[in-house]
Amino acid sequence: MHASLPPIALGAGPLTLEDVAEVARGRGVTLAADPARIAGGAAFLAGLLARGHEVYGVTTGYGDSCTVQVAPDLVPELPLHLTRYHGCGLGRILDPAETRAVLAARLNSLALGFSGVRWELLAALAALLNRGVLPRIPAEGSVGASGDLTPLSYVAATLVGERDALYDGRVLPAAEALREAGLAPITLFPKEGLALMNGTAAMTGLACLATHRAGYLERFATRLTALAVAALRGNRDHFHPRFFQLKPHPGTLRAAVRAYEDLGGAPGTEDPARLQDRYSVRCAPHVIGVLGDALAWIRRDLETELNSANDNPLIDAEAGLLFHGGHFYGGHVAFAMDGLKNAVASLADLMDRQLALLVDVRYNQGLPMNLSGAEGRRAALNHGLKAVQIGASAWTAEALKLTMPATAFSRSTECHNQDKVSMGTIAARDALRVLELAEQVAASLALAVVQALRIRERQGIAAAERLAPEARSFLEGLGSDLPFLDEDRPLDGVLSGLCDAVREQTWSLYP
Ligand SMILES: N[C@@H](Cc1ccc(O)cc1)C(=O)O
Repeated sequence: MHASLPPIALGAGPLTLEDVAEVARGRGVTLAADPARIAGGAAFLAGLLARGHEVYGVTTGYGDSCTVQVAPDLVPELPLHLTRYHGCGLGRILDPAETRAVLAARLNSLALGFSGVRWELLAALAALLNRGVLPRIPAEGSVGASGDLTPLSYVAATLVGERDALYDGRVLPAAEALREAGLAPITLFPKEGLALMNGTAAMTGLACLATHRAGYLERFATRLTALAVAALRGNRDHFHPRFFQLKPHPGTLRAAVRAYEDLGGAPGTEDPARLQDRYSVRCAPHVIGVLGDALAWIRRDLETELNSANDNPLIDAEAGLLFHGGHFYGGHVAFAMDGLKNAVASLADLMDRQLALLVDVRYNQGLPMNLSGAEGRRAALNHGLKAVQIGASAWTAEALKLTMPATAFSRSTECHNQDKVSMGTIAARDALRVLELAEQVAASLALAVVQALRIRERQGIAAAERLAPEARSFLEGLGSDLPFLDEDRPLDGVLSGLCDAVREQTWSLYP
């Protein structure tokens, strides 16, 4: 479906997180950079070389080996050495969406025209996306500060027809995948291996996807909070907009207003069981709001990174300048992802606590044990959501365990040339894993609130009537595929279906 939508233009103006998410989902790209400007950059670099200028990584060895001169007749061979000796990545292979996000991030940066690469290289990268030839990129092996050298070497390898690529659902030697897709391998020009690899595209691509997912989870958790309040006979007034104007963090205020409006159903149905609810209910906007507000600065920093020249060396052909420096340093992405994973894990914890209230007869205000719908003699046999709640505790613990900041683990490497590094790629991978776990907790809570509200209906308590029409129709949509849980049954399929629905952002929430 996404492949049939108009392509996203790269190189014309700033790309957004949403653009990257769209490309990740299969949307094509078109190169909207100025061809003359790109050609001018490549020509400027070629001119420097022709005049015998020393350019790092072009006439010298790489990294700490920048003091080693490469003889002019060997210079053309240098890029392939770079791509090949970095072919040492390990770990899981990035999935197709992640790979597409990485490609989009690298292409967008190179299309700015400060890396001195040819149009042909940009076109070859765009063709990988548009024809669906996806490098098989191992997730591990980047310190995130010399660019994502090792992961991105797999992008370069596919372009030159080496290593493996995914094409048409099959893993093929890259040369074969290119051929089947009607593409030819390219020969890298002197700076082009470095330009492809010496940047933050792996962490940035992954971070864009994580942030896009987190934005949806923020809204999903808000809606589930409103449903949990209805099910637990909680207080709508905890979320009163006037009250939140007194402490107006924008993300908190937004979450509170949303939950308040969701609970604006039929008048007279409000029936709070306690004067004040427990913190996982009463302070839900305060927890969700931390993520909501973090998303604003995370977006700012990620989009700046995404639309930056994060390579070394860089050129400004129009001004006739060559710069050597450290723009491959992914510190902003690292800090953003360390922050995101903390805020998302805290959200998982919030949802886990709400679930704990719902299943426990000491706190659920008259709902049955473990929300089992079995009645009479059969109630003794059935255990409802007991195991689901245990699972949610495990997923929450695992998410919380992953919040250790990757940023704090900088270590000197590569003969102390890279003696301070960001670890941003690790942080971005952590963030994605924390999101996966948090989505599992959200799926469990979703199942629980649907079950609880159905039981309330059977009890003759007008809990769902407390919901405003939009929240009510969300509840109906959510429940349409969920069984009523009276007799015990395996729920893994139901939960993974819910996780997929969350990841696909199935419901439109607070447009
Ligand atoms: N990122 C390094 C380049 C580098 C490339 C390859 C390496 O193996 C190591 C370092 C720089 O620009 O200084």
